[in-house]
Amino acid sequence: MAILAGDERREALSKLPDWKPVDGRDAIERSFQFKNFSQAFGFMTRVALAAEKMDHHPEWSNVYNKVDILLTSHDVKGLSERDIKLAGIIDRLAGT
Ligand SMILES: C[C@H](O)[C@H](O)[C@H]1CNC2=NC(N)=NC(=O)C2=N1
Repeated sequence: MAILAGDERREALSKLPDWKPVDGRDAIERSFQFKNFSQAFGFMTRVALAAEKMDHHPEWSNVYNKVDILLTSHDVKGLSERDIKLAGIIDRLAGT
């Protein structure tokens, strides 16, 4: 899988308006806030299962009801189709 570039990249990111570029890294990130820890961790559990299924994993952190997620492809050292796919799955799992 190669790094996403050019029109393909712009097209893909246009469908992920809540994901923002990351300073200093070829990556995208999004923050989520839930009602409580239980909701946040349930979301993380569902994302973890989806990530494991596609063998593509987020860089993420959780503080109580907040989850911050960064997506990049370590093997190609940049943003790839896998990150776009996982971002779409994450948005659906978050109900957004
Ligand atoms: C061995 C395993 O398949 C690889 O390390 C996978 C695991 N999950 C991954 N996740 C991400 N974000 N990038 C990778 O390159 C990657 N590689």
